[in-house]
Amino acid sequence: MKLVLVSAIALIDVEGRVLLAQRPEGKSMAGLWEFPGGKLEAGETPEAALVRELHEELGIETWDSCLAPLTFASHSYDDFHLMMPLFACRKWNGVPVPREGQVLKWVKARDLRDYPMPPADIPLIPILRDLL
Ligand SMILES: Nc1nc2c([nH]c(=O)n2[C@@H]2O[C@H](COP(=O)(O)OP(=O)(O)OP(=O)(O)O)[C@@H](O)[C@H]2O)c(=O)[nH]1
Repeated sequence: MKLVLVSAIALIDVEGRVLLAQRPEGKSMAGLWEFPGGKLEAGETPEAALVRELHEELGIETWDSCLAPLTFASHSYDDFHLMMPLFACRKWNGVPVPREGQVLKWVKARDLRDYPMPPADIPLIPILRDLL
């Protein structure tokens, strides 16, 4: 099966909340809540992809040195296998704004299970709850 590499971020604010983005109508898995991020472009590192995506999707600036490896998702969808490293980030410049039609929400760790997420993300929730 095709292996797809996606880099994702748990942005954590001073109150220990995590930023989730709701997938817009018209996309696969519309309405589900996910971690910001996306597919790597050719030649990109996972860290560089996140720095780029955070700027494109949320209008914030961060740096490789502010991205800490946290865990990963490995999940088979019908048409591809997703391999998704999840980084944690507590330091960035700017205020996240939805630049691509997403709805953004800062969510407390204990409330994460109230936000329906893609199946690949489900095993990540207890890891975040332990971290926060
Ligand atoms: N950013 C992100 N993607 C996720 C998460 N969980 C998960 O299964 N994915 C999947 O990883 C892929 C990310 O692709 P992308 O962000 O670059 O592009 P996209 O949503 O437009 O992709 P698509 O429309 O081709 O599905 C999607 O298939 C998405 O469903 C997550 O928490 N964050």
